[in-house]
Amino acid sequence: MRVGYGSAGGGGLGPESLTGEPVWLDLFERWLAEGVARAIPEPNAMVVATVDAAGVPATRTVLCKAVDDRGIVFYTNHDSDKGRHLATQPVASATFPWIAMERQVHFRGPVVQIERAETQAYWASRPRGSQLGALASTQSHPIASRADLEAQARAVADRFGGVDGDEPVPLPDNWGGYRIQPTTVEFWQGGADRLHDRVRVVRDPDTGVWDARRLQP
Ligand SMILES: Cc1cc2nc3c(=O)[nH]c(=O)nc-3n(C[C@H](O)[C@H](O)[C@H](O)COP(=O)(O)O)c2cc1C
Ligand SMILES: Cc1ncc(COP(=O)(O)O)c(C=O)c1O
Repeated sequence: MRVGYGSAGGGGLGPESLTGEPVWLDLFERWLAEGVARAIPEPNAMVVATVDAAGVPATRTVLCKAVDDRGIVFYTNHDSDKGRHLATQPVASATFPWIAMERQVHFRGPVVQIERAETQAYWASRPRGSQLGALASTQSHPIASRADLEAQARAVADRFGGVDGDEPVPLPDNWGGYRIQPTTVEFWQGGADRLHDRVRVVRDPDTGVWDARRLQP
């Protein structure tokens, strides 16, 4: 398995590619929009790393559901492994592995829970099946069998008038959004002979000013 890069029509990535405020936002939104336009699978999927109380990292894929100058948002169960990690170590790294575009973007920074009203608005936009699924699953906790999980799902659906009912499914207390507030964002574009373009932007914690540097590949 050996694939060369630099032929995807990207190119031209350098510190000067980053414009606007905060400097990472415009380019990130442009690359994400390109992923959507090219119909790559799940362009908003990102691999999020958290660390447990002992400092051991864990990764998993989640969907990025909002991006703005404050950072990137995903939704999950607060009692999941990642939720428990974030309760004690509120930091994360997230990678968008846009391999079909020969690109990736990394974010690193502190993590906060988003406003409850924002979670509520997102919850209301989710399909009923996803709402019921969230209620039915005590995420990251063991269960004896698939049959038990399906029984839990049926019991939850019955509580709210059935899968196809119209009784509203309430937002569970243990489900909500997290925002990664980036202090470092790195853009990577594949190049020929492994001479890729990398630009890392770092936010000065005192001044809030972003500094963009080219890194060796
Ligand atoms: C493409 C994809 C998207 C996913 N999106 C989410 C998501 O947005 N939120 C979520 O809680 N889990 C999502 N998952 C499931 C997670 O990867 C993970 O299995 C789950 O959140 C439990 O992780 P944890 O035990 O590390 O907390 C997704 C999985 C895949 C493969
Ligand atoms: C367990 C879980 N929660 C939340 C999500 C986010 O998806 P949705 O678009 O339903 O909010 C996913 C997506 O795969 C998921 O698997």
